[in-house]
Amino acid sequence: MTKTNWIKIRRDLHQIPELGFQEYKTQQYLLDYLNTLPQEHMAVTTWKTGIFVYVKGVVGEKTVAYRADIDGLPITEQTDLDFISQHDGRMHACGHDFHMTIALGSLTQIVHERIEHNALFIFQPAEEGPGGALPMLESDEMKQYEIDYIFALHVDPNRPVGTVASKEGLLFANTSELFIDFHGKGGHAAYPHETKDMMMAASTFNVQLQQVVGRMVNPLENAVVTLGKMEAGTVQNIIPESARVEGTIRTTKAKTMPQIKESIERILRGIEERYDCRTRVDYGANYYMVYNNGIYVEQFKEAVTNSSIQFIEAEEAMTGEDFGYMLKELPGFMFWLGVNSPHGLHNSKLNPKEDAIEVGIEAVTKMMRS
Ligand SMILES: CC(=O)N[C@@H](CCC[C@H](N)C(=O)O)C(=O)O
Repeated sequence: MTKTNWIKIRRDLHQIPELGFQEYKTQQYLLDYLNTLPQEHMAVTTWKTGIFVYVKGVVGEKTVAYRADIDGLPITEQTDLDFISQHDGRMHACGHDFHMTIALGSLTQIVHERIEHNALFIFQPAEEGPGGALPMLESDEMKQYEIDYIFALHVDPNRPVGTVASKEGLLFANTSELFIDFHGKGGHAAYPHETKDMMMAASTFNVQLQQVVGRMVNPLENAVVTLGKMEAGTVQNIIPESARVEGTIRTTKAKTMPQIKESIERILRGIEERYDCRTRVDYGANYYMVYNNGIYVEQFKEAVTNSSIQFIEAEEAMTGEDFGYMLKELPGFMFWLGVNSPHGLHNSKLNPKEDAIEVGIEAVTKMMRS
């Protein structure tokens, strides 16, 4: 297959981003492509909107798994690409269109070439939320495979094309989503003293929240708390009776997470007292950290040595990935693939360099063969 075909596939997938567990068109597109491959040594199983593709190896003593996530984000794309997202308010702004294309590319090569090991390609839904890795891992469909090691990649807009980066140990943080509702007495804008103003309650919470990391977490333990959405009110002259904030918590140590949650709840108790209101907190999806096994990082480094791919030692990042759950159960690792975009992950203008697709296919296939 030529380079142009992979770019076409990536562009097709880029146009149909879907949210977690709603990846119906994406799954069908992947299944249609898989149907074009020789089926002789291949077994395809679906799980919800995900897919397992098993390719029998020539020797078949080991099974090596590669996981690609398939969901998009609730973002309105703001690029001027002629293959811009066709789904309103949805975008592949985290590179999962690349992840899927690279998986198809490596899978195609392996189906034709036949390698020593059995290969399992996992197309996983809902990485951005609510989390597909854990239920997939616990599924009967996944349990039928005896996986020796597993790996995955993530595009990195900050690194040049031709590079891959990883490290032993912690690569990505523990994460927890954060959703808080505030309810109190609303009323006329001209009579604030007769209301409790949930806009003020939510704003005060946001300001106090920023002290959690600065003053309640051990400075030697890294953490981030970010609110990415705040909603309150209807018109300019009504004091709202409800408000909602949505955010995320990130920690490099698992034990810091419950400490932060406790601090948040303490702040909320203070807000309830101060604004005579009720609050309700929901931690949504929680992801376990991505912790790489050094043996496989080393094996990957060796696999790409003497090729045009440059291996770079990575630093820890506060991004999250539910692939962490797979690495908690199975040995393996994750790596960054340089895609060189001036706009970063989760940005409406993200535009990764498509040359990186070939690099990704080569890197994944080399690791599959090693
Ligand atoms: C690589 C990446 O960007 N991953 C996401 C994972 C989302 C986790 C969850 N929905 C949360 O927001 O806590 C990230 O935002 O790091």
